[in-house]
Amino acid sequence: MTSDIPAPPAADAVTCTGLTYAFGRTRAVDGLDLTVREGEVFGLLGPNGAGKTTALRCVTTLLPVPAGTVRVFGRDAAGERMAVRRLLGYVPQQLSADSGLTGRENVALFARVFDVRRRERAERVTQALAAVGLTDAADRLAKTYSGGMVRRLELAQALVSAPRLLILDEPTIGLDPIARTDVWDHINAVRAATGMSVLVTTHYMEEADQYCDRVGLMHRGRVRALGTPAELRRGLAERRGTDTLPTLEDVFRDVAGSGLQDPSGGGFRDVRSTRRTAHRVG
Ligand SMILES: Nc1ncnc2c1ncn2[C@@H]1O[C@H](COP(=O)(O)OP(=O)(O)OP(=O)(O)O)[C@@H](O)[C@H]1O
Repeated sequence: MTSDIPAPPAADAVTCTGLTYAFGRTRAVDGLDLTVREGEVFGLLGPNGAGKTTALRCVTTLLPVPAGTVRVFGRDAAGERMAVRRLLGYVPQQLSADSGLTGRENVALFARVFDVRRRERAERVTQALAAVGLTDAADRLAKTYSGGMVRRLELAQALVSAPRLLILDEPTIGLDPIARTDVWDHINAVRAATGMSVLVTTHYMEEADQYCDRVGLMHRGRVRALGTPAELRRGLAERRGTDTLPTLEDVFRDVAGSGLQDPSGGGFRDVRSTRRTAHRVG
């Protein structure tokens, strides 16, 4: 017998509605509306201080949701924190690998923390290391790794729990172009194999253009423009009445206007982030 009752719509990977988060009098996130569709790579772009990291932390449940709602595959980040945590892997900006442990030991630690079943752990750790191209270096101390290898190790740590959603905060900042491409190639290989959704922040506009299905341009706590990179670039060309396709960086400047020169807002590649990363991988 067939049923006429339609299947319930599949939940989006992330839905933020009116998300607001303040540090004292600073509204880091100010009424953020955002949807990450299942299976897509969504890039949250913006200058330093736009509120990207704070928004990501609310989605990961590391920060509470004081106002608005955040859902991950339909689960409420405020009311179902553990259920949300089980669905995602998170690579923060700060160093999350221990330089005194081997690559394998680092990933095994995350497997324990994320409750990967004991009998599956060894194999899952091996698979996660293979997925990021670290099989040969797995038993070396992480302090012997290059910056790109450390980033891939952190990726393996986040992947070991087989997340449906991978959240990356500036995954390639401070890396050379080859190491950056390498990180993205590994992310995309895992996506192709698993259908995992990805929410990423980056300052690199050309990287967002190349790797993100859709981007949200965030400025002062809110998404100010949203679409595929091509849509946003074509939209600006039409507004300017020109045939020359502008870059995503041009679109951002158009959206954010003079705010980008605001000393409290910083620039696209503010040295602060680069320094933070240099310290992280040093
Ligand atoms: N722990 C904190 N205490 C006080 N203010 C904070 C804290 N964390 C962030 N802020 C402020 O909140 C605002 C948003 O910061 P956030 O780190 O979310 O921005 P971002 O877009 O991720 O910037 P970046 O690109 O530099 O990482 C900034 O004004 C920042 O100074």
